[in-house]
Amino acid sequence: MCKTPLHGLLEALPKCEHHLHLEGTLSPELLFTLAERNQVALPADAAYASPAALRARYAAFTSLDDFLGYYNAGVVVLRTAADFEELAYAYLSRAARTANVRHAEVFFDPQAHTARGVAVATVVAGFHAAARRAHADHAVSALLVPCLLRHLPVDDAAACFDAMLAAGLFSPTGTGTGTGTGSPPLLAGLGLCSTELARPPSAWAGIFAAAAAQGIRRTAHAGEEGPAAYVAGALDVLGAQRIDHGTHAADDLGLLARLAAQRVLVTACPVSNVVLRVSPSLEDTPLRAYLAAGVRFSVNSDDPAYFGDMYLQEVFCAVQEAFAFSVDEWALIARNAIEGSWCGDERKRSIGRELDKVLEDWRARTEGTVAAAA
Ligand code: HPA
Ligand SMILES: [Zn+2]
Repeated sequence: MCKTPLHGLLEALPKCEHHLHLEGTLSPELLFTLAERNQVALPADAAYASPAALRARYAAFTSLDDFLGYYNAGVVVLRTAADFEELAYAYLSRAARTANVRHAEVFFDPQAHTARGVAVATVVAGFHAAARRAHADHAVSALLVPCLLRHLPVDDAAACFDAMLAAGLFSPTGTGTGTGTGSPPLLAGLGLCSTELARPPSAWAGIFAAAAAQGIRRTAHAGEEGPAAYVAGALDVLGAQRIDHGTHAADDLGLLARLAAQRVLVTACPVSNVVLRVSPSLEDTPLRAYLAAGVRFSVNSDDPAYFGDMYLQEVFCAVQEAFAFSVDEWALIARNAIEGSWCGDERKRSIGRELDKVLEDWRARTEGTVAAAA
């Protein structure tokens, strides 16, 4: 629990999370459990001596690539649909219970699994089972988005995209509310992630153009370690409708004006940026610059099991301790997150009504407190 006066409001806000990697919710404890269950050998490295040793190593990441080395080493313990279901249900139920997450759009790395003989359909089946249960138990909706991997050859990404398309795994735009009730187990869009420096977006332009031609929504990690020019490239050559991270976009005021004018949602991950040394401190992440420029953004946790178990509620509290946003600023952030979601309009309206109610109750309660004190 944070010490800010708005803590109660921050807990109650209905939230939409758009930047959360399913594989980034694998705790050291579950990693060891699944390694044993699935007979997977862990690296012969002192960091893997125990879950506690691994946790200690995670507390000392020096860069995105340093983190990705551990993240990619952890992925290999995930083998069965039941593994993905366990991971996804644990995340969705925790997000709903502890942060009032009402809608989650979850990334996964298909190439990291197919390279080991685990089919995309296995991940999709596990996720869909988890989404159905989480919706029944916690009324949270969930969508799944595959991210192509920049550290692998572009041909590998193209083959992966073609295979997902041929298998009919992508939802036509605008369908699938993510409620898990009767909605088909389909993918809600296409993303791009992994190492960024020296990998400008242009190499993936052909794949993203093919996705656009199929009416598939597009998003891309850009401007995390890479420069503002990579964010512009993601818009120009990938036709990205969202920008994941976007941190270095703030180095270019013209680009911020463009993001605002085009109403592009930036899925900010401020705690991740500090842990991976993209930003020296939370105060240095560009959330105030986005607000000043009118850039719409959501606040997200990215890979919480690798970043000190900072799930969405903890991230909101840390952001508030750093920025002391007003009620009106949080209302705007929460509303932009709802409007920028890829669930259907009906679902957005429903979460929007919950937001109205939470704000109304909060204002009535705090005005009452002020009146009583006067
Ligand atoms: O923050 C990230 N950036 C790039 N790739 C990733 N894959 C998981 N998390 C990340
Ligand atoms: Zn990410």
